[in-house]
Amino acid sequence: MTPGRGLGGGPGSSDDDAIPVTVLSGSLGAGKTTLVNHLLSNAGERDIAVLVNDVGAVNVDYDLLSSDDLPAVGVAELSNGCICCELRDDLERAVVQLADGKEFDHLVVEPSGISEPGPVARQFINGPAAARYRMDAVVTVLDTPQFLDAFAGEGTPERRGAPTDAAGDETADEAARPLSDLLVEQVEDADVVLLNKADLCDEAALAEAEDLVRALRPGVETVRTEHSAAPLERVLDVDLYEHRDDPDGDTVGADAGSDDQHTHDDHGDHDHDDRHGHGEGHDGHDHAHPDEVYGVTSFVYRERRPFHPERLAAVLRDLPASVVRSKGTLHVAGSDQRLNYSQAGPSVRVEAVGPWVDAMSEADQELYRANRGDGADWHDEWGDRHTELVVIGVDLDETAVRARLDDCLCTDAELEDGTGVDPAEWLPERTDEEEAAVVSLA
Ligand SMILES: Nc1nc2c(ncn2[C@@H]2O[C@H](COP(=O)(O)OP(=O)(O)OP(=O)(O)O)[C@@H](O)[C@H]2O)c(=O)[nH]1
Repeated sequence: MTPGRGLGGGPGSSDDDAIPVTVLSGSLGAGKTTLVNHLLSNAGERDIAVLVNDVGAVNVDYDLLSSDDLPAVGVAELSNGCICCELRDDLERAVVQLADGKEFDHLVVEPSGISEPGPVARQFINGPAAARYRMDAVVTVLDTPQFLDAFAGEGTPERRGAPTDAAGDETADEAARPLSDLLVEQVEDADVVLLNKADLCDEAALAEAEDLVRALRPGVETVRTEHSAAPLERVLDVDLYEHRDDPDGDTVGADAGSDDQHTHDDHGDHDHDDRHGHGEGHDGHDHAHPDEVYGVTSFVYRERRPFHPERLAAVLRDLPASVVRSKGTLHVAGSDQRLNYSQAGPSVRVEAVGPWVDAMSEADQELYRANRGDGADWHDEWGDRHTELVVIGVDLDETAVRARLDDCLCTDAELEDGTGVDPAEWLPERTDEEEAAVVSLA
């Protein structure tokens, strides 16, 4: 059993000054960053610090969260790895540094969508971070329609596991596991589950999703949300992590509670290898990382040349199913707007978030630079205009996806003569400075 705060004698902090930690969880594109934005925008008296960990080499979530409009007291980023595995030491360092550097009263950790939340949470129970922090809750954000697609009609959702051969043994391709296994895991490890994207579900679907969630995690708190807009008191300072009932009915620390269910070892670490059939436990650091286990890969697409609006819209509406998630910044011909792009499964959103600096008047550019410093990445021809996309998928054909995006770039002739297309036909225009404009492409 892993002792947590208040369980007597454990390494977890018992200091009332310990900073509560909310570990978020949820599939790629479920709405975690939307939740962090919501928490920051409605923080009131709370001073919230955020730690973000993204899948790709570029931390899009960090960029979104570092916006000057959001009152995060501190934002730290860890990219291109998994904070439950290879970036574990980095996480410890980052959270201790955060605690040293700033005054804040709550830490929200947003691991990547392919992280298992249990091992991340346990780093605040064991290890150096435990002296400064205490786990408040694991909050899992569900893309409810996706969750229903994966499990509706099943009694209790189950892990499907690695492919097996005729004899029922795991095949050589044991590393490949369906992402639905991770969904099960993320619900099982949750203290609070947000049934997000409720706007895309009817009442019966939401009720079914609640039943499925409770089958996986009896007694878990559930909250139906649209755009992750949960009441803050249901998510922060809930102190649910340590008062989870274990399957035998004893009220004990969450780690102890889930030991029985999840084959945790004596150190409270989540032995996700055993579950995945990969041998070594988590503490050994030599387990398979979630990206390997679930066959998830990613790449970053960078370009200065603008996209042709119509060709790009056609490609984004028809991405191959292997692209699970893509997001980032788009530079589209004919628009002076910096466009945030976000695709999760079948849904594609483009949001205008304000003009490129390059599109501003000289005077505004100077003012902008005086306030925010010189843009480090200024291009002679394109200024700050650029495309930077993270593309995440399973069995992803990077070359093919890159080629499709390349085909959308404007030709020299189109740059010279214009595209002949009114971008307003599909691009959002931001008219009100306060409000971002959004279009859904699919
Ligand atoms: N229709 C609908 N869209 C939503 C809702 N919540 C979030 N979205 C959209 O879903 C997309 C993904 O949301 P994010 O908050 O970036 O998801 P995430 O979980 O942080 O994604 P990763 O960090 O990549 O795993 C964005 O385009 C959101 O605007 C919702 O309740 N309804």
